[in-house]
Parts: sequence; C-alpha cells; structure tokens
Amino acid sequence: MPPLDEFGRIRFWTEGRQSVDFLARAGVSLGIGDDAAVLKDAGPGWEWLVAADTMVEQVHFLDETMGEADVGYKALASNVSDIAAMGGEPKCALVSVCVPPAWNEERMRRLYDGLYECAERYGVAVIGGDTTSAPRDLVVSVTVIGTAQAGKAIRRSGARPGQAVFLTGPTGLSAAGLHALRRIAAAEGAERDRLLRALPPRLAQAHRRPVPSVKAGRILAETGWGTSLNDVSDGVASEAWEIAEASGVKLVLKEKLLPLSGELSAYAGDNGMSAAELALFGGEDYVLLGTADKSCVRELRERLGAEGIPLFAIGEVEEGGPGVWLESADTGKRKPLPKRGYNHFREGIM
Ligand SMILES: Nc1ncnc2c1ncn2[C@@H]1O[C@H](COP(=O)(O)OP(=O)(O)OP(=O)(O)O)[C@@H](O)[C@H]1O
Ligand SMILES: Cc1ncc(C[n+]2csc(CCOP(=O)(O)O)c2C)c(N)n1
Ligand SMILES: [Mg+2]
Ligand SMILES: [Mg+2]
Ligand SMILES: [Mg+2]
Repeated sequence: MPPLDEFGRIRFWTEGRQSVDFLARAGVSLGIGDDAAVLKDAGPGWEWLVAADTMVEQVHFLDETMGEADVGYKALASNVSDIAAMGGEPKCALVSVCVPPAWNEERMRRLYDGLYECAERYGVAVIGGDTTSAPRDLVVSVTVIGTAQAGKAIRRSGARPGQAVFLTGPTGLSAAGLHALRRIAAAEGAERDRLLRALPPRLAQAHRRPVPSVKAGRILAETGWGTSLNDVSDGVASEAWEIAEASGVKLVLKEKLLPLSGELSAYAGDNGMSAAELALFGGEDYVLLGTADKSCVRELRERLGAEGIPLFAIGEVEEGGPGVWLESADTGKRKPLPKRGYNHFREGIM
C-alpha cells in the first residue's frame, strides 16, 4: 500500500466503522466529512454534558505498557468515565490526534480499532476530530458529548454531613498493573520474559482496558440517591479531596473498609508495597467515588447489585473541613489523608 497523506489516513482510520443506524441512534444528523458535525436536539427534559481528556505518550503510556489498540480504547474510556461521573449517558466523541513519524498509518489504524471497540461498547458515535503531525510523541485528545436528565447530573459539590462515602469498585489495580508493566519495560532478556510470564492478567487488564461505570452513574443520577460523584482518575485521595473542597465538608475514610482485591494484595505483598497505599493514591481506576444518604445505601446496593455492580461504603461525611481524614485499620486513630495522587506538575506523586 502506498503511504497515505493526511486525508487518506483519516479515511483509513474512520471510514465505514460505524453504521448509519448506529449514528442515528446516537443522535447524529451529520458525522465525519464536513466542517462540523450536526447533532439532533437532546429533547425536552435532557441536558448536554461535555468533557475532554487527553493521553500523551511517555506521560500516560509507553510502547511497553500499552498496545496501540489499548491506547485508543483507554483514550475513549477515560472520557466515557467523566460522563459516567456526572450520571450521564455518552453519545458522541471528537477525536484529535497529533501523530509522530513512529506512529504510521497501520499503527494508528490499530489505535482506532481499540477506540471503535470502546465506542461500540458504550454506544458512542465518533463524529469528527482533528489530525496533525507531531515531532516525537503521540497525543490523543478526545472530547465526549453526553446527555443527562435535566437537573439530575451529579456534581462534586453535593456531599452533606451524615452521608455515606462509597466506591463502586476496588481501586489500586491499575496502579499495580502499571508498576508491573513498567518493570517489564525496564528489564531485558530472560528477566523480561520471566516478568512477562508472571504479569497478573487482572492488573494489566485494569490498566489497559479500564471499565467506565456508566450504568452505576445513571442509577445514582436517576434515583437521585447520588449526592456527589467523581470518577477515580488521579486516585481515591485526590478525588475525595475534590469532593470535600467542592462541598465544603470533611470526608472520613476507614482504611479497614477499603475494597482491596486479592490480586492487588498479592502483588503488593510480593513486591514490598502497601495495597492500601496503592488503593488510596494509585490512579486510573475509573470506578466512581461518591456520597449518598445513609438511608439509601441498602437499596442502592440492591439496585447496583442487580446489575452486577458492587457498592462499598468506605466512610462518612462530617461537618467541618474541608478536608479528608483516614481512620487507621491498626489503631483506629484518624489522620489527615494527604492530597497525594497523580498530578501532572508534581514529581514523585506515588
Ligand atoms: N486547559 C483547560 N482549559 C479550560 N478548562 C480546563 C482545562 N483543563 C481542565 N479544565 C477543566 O477543569 C476541570 C477539572 O478538570 P480535570 O481534568 O481535573 O477533571 P477530570 O477530567 O475529571 O480529571 P482527570 O483529567 O484527572 O481525569 C474540568 O471542568 C475541566 O473541563
Ligand atoms: C508511562 C506511565 N506513567 C505514569 C502513568 C500514570 N498516570 C499518568 S496520568 C495519570 C492520571 C490520569 O490522567 P489524567 O489526569 O491526565 O486524566 C496516571 C495515574 C501512566 N499511566 N503511564
Ligand atoms: Mg481531565
Ligand atoms: Mg473526572
Ligand atoms: Mg488528572
């Protein structure tokens, strides 16, 4: 195949990937191919949600930590997760790529294979984007558009004293997966092969193919039971601080209630790491952290359970703050939980 120019590449990556029916169901009147996409009205009683998130080679992934399709999948999944964190339904996405020479059209096509796999899974129409060359590292930036029932989108600011703090899944797995994958990236020869064979699949999967919690977010929004919500991208501590500050409250988390998966505990134990630290400060889990009235927790757990989604109560909201405290599993004493987690402009975050 002769090398493709900019426009040839865009067609190669995107043409014929989604059916006319699929696009119509997502509310698209006009998709890729003109100066702008055209969307149908969201309808009375609905509001639009719009969010953007970017992935940068060397910062969010290395060749060794992610396959091409994983990069595309995760770039869209992290955006879908922000819609989930508002209690909405993702509908459409714009995808912008800055492509360095090492990412030829075939590699980019595989990136789009992963992106469209995620789009299909969550009913997202890819309606446009932008393409530029780049000197060295790949950048993938996605803008996602979704809908929520009018007035029902869940903000970070609704946590109130007396409410329970919950998580919709275990955390720390993605960070442990990243740790394992980075170690493989740094190793050579037989040691590398040995580490690859020992890589726990669930940890690598959590890092490469995160599962945004759209269903959980919708249940929390539509029932009105979720009072504040965040998706866990930078880590539980960081997200909890965001809710505490936006709501003007104190969040008290209990270490012994943190959901630690067996795989995480085993990996942490084998590598001299603390599972609780990974669960609190590791990022990219894309489960939901939020608050709800204590009186709703049982029913909420049943509603989520019917969809196969767990609900872990991990603490409660108190007056005061704003701040986040952690009650130690060993001593039962409270200590301030540092605002540690992933931060793009701070070194040594984990
Ligand atoms: N460069 C920017 N210009 C304008 N607004 C921005 C910019 N970067 C972020 N924001 C806005 O700041 C707010 C917080 O963004 P942030 O990226 O921290 O949230 P998030 O996407 O949930 O987290 P993460 O990126 O860690 O997944 C959002 O409202 C976002 O739209
Ligand atoms: C090679 C490599 N090094 C470090 C990390 C960890 N990491 C990068 S960004 C981020 C938070 C979410 O991103 P954002 O806040 O931009 O949404 C985390 C936990 C990684 N994934 N790959
Ligand atoms: Mg963001
Ligand atoms: Mg978010
Ligand atoms: Mg972040």
